[in-house]
Amino acid sequence: MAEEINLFRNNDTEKVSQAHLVGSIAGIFFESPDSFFKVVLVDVDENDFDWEEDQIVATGSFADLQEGESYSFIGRVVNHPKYGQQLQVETYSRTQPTSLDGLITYFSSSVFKGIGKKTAEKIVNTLGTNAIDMISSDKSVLKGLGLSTKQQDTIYDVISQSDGMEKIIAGLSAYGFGSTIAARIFKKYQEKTLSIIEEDPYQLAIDIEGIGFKKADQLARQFGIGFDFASRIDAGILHVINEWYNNTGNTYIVSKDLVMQVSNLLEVDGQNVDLEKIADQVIELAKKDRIVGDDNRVYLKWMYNAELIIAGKIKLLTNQKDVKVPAGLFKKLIRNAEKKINVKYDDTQRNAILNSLKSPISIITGGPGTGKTTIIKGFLQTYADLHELSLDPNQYTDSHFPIMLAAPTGRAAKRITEVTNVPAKTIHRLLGINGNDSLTSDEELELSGGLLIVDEMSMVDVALFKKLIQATDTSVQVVLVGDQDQLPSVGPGQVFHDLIKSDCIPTVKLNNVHRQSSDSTITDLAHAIQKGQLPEDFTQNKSDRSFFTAHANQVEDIIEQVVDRAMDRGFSKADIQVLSPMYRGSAGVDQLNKHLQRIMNPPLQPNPKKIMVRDQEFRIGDKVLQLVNAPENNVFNGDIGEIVGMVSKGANQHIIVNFDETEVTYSKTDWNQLTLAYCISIHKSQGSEFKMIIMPLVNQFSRMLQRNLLYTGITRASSFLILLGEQSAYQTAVEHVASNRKTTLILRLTGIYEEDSSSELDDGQNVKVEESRVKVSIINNNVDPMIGMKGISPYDFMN
Ligand SMILES: Nc1ncnc2c1ncn2[C@@H]1O[C@H](COP(=O)(O)OP(=O)(O)OP(=O)(O)O)[C@@H](O)[C@H]1O
Repeated sequence: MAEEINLFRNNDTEKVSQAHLVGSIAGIFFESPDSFFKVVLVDVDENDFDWEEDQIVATGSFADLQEGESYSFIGRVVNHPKYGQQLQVETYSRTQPTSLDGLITYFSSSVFKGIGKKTAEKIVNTLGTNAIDMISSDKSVLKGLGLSTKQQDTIYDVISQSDGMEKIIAGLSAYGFGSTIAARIFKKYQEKTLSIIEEDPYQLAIDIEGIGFKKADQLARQFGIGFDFASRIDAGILHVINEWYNNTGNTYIVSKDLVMQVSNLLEVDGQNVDLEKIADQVIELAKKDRIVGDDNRVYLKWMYNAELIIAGKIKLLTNQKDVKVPAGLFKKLIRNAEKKINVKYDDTQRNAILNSLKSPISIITGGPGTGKTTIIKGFLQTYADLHELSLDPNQYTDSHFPIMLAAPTGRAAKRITEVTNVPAKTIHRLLGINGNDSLTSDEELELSGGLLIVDEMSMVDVALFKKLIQATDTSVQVVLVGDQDQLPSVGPGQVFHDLIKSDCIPTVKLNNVHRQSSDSTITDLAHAIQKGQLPEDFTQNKSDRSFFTAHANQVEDIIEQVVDRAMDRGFSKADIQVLSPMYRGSAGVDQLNKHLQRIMNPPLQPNPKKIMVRDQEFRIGDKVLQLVNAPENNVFNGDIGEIVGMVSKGANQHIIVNFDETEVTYSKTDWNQLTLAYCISIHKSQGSEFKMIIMPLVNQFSRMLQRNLLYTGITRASSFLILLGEQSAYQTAVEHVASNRKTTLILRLTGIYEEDSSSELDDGQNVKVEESRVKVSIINNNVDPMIGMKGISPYDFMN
C-alpha cells in the first residue's frame, strides 16, 4: 500500500466525520492546467457513507491519476450547489492490486506501453503479489524474465514515477504549499523538486511566482542554511526590488539604496552580510539576466525590457504615415457627428478628433468633464464615416469588428460601452490574459484591426501597457485617452504621464469643463489645485461646496451632521459618497464605514438579519463595494450596490446585492468580494462620480497628502463637495506633488534623462552607510556610481 498523502490541512475538516471510499478512476472530468486540482468520476468498490450509486464524483488535489487504477480516498461528502453530492478528497493513496489477477490486469493496462497480457502474466507469476514493491526497490528483479531492456525500463519508470510524484506532492504539502503553487514548483523542478527545496529553498523565491523571500527564509531556517548563503542574497535582492516597485511605483532603484535595503533585510540577530558580497551577487544576478544595471540604476530585467519595448513600439507607430483628412472633408464629418450625437464640439475638442483621425498614435488628455467620452463618441463616428464602416457590431458576422475599445478596469469598460454603444473590453480580456497569466512573461500576442482606443489610460501600468502595445500591429491606429492629473496606476510606472511629457505623440489637452455649469466653483477649485494653490475663498461656503474645520477626532461627528442634513434634503445613500485617503485612523475608511452604517442604515428592528464578514456586519440596505472583477455576473472591482436580500437556501445563506440594474447573489464563498461602501478610498473612487462627495483630510494622513490624490477626490463630485478637516492638511496636499515616480520611459523615448537619480535613502540611513566604513564604492556617489563592480561596467550586463 502506498504511503498516505495528506494534501489538505484544513482543521475544520477534522470536526466533520470522514468518509472512506475505495474505487477505480472511471474518468477525469476536469484537470486544472495550473494546479493539481482535478474532478474525477470513481467506480465505487467500497464506501462507508450513505451512497447507493455505482459511481461518485470526487474532487481534490491529485498527482497523475490513472484511469482504471484503483485508489483509496478519505474525505468529506459535500453537497455542491450545482453538481449535488460529491466526495471532497483530503487524502488518498493508490490501492495496489494484490490479487494475482488484479496485478496481471494492472501490468497489461495501457499505462505500461508495450506490455501485453502474456508478459504481465510472466512478471506476476515470477514475482508474486509483491511485484510492485519489489520492482520499485530493485529494478534488476525484472532481468531474466525475457523482457527487452525497453520493456524493463517502461515498467520501472511508470512505477517509480507515479510513486515519486505522489511523494513530491506530499512533501510540498508538508512544507505548506497549496495545490496551485505546488503544481508550479513541480512543473519547474520535476523529480528534483524536493532536493532543490531542501538544499536551496531560496531558489523557489527566485524561480517561482507567488513564493516570496519570507517563505524561503522560513524553510531555510528549518534546514539550518547560513545567513550569507549566496542564494539568500539573490532572493533578498529580488525581493527588495519587487517591494520597491510596489511601495514607490518607481521602475528602478538606485544601486546604493538597493544594497543598503538588502543588507537590512538580510540582517539576522545583529549579524550583517558583507556589503561587498551583496554587490557581488547583484552582478551575478545581472549575469544571469534577472536584473539589469544601467548607470547607477538597477531594474528587474522584465521592467527594463518593458520600458525599452514600449519606447521602441511608440517610435515605430509614430513613424507610420498620417491619414489624409482634408479640411473640407473633416468639416463635413464633424457636422454629421455633431448632428448624430447632438452636441456642438468646441475648438479644442474638434482639434482632438482631427488629431486622432490623422495620427497613427495620438493622446487626448483632460480633467473630468472636459468631454473625453463625448470626444470618443464623435471620434468613433467620424472614423467610421471616413473609412466607410458601420459601428454596428451585428453587421460583422463574417469578419472582425474593426474597432478595439478597451479600458484597464471592467467598470470603465462597461461604462464606455454604455455611452458609445460600441463593445469595449478590459485590456486583459482584449489580450486574452486571465488572472493566472503573468504580465511579465514574454509570450507574444497579436492585435490587428483598424483602431485601438484605450480609455482611463492613467490607470495603466508599465507591465500591462507593454503587453498591449507590443501586441499591437503597426497598422493599427492607436488613441490613448485619460486624465494625466489623476493618481498614477497602482502598479509601477506612470506610463500616461511619461508619454505626454516625452512629447513624442501628437497630444491634445482639453481645458474647458462642460460637465458642471459655468458657475460651478468645484471646477475652479480643481483648476487651482492643478496649479498647486488653494483658492483664497477655499474655506468660504459656496453654492456647491463648503469647508468645515475639524480635528481628526471631530471628523465623525461633522460627517454625521452633514449626512443627516443631506438625507433630510432627499439625497440617497447612492448620491452621498464619503472618501478617505487611508483605511486606518479615526478619519480612515474602516472607522467611518462603521459609523456611517449606523447613520445611513440604522437597524429598523431589535434583531435584524445580519451576516458577519471579516469584522464587518452586513445588513439589508447596506451600501457595498465589489472588490474584484466578476465579469460572469457583470460586476467589477469598484462597482457599488445595495444589499437587497439575505436568503437561506438549504443550509446555505446568500446575500443579494443590487447594482443598478444587475442583481447578484453571493454564496458564502464569495462574501469576501464585498465590503461596506459608505466610505471608500480615493484610489477606489477613480473613474466614478457621485452627486455629493464628502472628504476629510487631516494631518494624520501625512504621507498620503498629495496633490493628485486631492485632485482625484474632489473631481469625483458632480454637484456638491463637502470638505472637512485641517486646512493645513489641504495645504500640504496641494503643495506635495508626488506623481513623479522615478522611471526611465522618457529617457528611452527621447534620450533625455530628466530625473534626479540620487539616493532615496534618508539622511539617517546615509549616515549609517558612512559609519559602517565599508570600503565599497557604492557608498560614495562621487567615486563610482556602480555597486563595487570591480571594473565591470554596467554595459557588460546591459542588453
Ligand atoms: N461640447 C460640448 N457641449 C456641451 N456639452 C458637452 C460638450 N462636451 C461635453 N459635454 C457634456 O459634458 C459632460 C461631461 O462630458 P464627458 O463625460 O464626455 O467628460 P469626460 O472628460 O469623459 O469626463 P470624466 O473623465 O469625468 O468621465 C457630459 O454631460 C457631456 O454631454
